[in-house]
Amino acid sequence: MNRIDATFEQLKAQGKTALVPFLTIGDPDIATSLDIIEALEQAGADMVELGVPYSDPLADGPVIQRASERALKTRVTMEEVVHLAHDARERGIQLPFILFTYYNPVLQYGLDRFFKLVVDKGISGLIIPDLPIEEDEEVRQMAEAANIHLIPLVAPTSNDRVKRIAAKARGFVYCVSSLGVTGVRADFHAGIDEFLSTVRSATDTPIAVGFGISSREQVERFSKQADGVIVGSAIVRKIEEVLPLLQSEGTKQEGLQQIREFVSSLKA
Ligand SMILES: O=P(O)(O)OC[C@@H](O)[C@@H](O)c1c[nH]c2ccccc12
Repeated sequence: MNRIDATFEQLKAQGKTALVPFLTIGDPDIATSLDIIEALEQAGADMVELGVPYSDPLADGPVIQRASERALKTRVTMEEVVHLAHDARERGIQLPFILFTYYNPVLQYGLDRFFKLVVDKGISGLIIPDLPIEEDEEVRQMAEAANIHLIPLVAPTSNDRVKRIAAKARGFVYCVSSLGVTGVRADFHAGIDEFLSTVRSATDTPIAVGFGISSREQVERFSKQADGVIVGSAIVRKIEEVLPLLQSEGTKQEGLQQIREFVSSLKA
């Protein structure tokens, strides 16, 4: 069984909602990213999106754009991100890993070569935000052959497409809470509740909400309608805040502790 499915089943039996952080891998370096992933698990994360840094993150707000720039300075490659997942599994981290990459780096790497790279590395899910459903059949088949769920995104504007996207979804349906780019928000798309009900009625696959979520109140709000909540920018911003602590041996643990405290404050 795929770890994502097992995790949602477990949480559902406990009446809990999955907390799914996103982080940009290699920010500030690969070794620290591994420590942060461990801290996320200790703080109660249920799965994690491993962001492959990209030079043209069109759907990202300033926080994640800055994180990508910092990571690209250390020239993080797709291979290093995938090997990090494998190393994290070796270190005993149990979280389901969701590889998060824009489509271009996958195409540059080559589809066949990419799926040969990611298979059997402990990766359970794949999110490619700019791969439209109209073009995703080949990627979906190659992912399923590698026992990796291709997780689709649906936005509040996707209305008639929601049913088609949700019907083929594996792992979970990523429901985008607002239009625009990633980043902490005070409020969400006006019709978000109806939108989530529409997605819910279109599939038995779990649904998770992301974009703009940064507080326990917002997590609780979405826990009523979704099986998971995704938090990226708020966590990446916390990583950015504690970078000076993370980057010197003597204060690294203090930096990791501050990340743990922020993430556990989100757990409803
Ligand atoms: O950062 P936010 O507002 O918490 O949203 C999650 C988001 O970071 C993560 O899922 C993500 C990072 N980059 C993306 C690009 C498109 C869609 C989603 C993403």
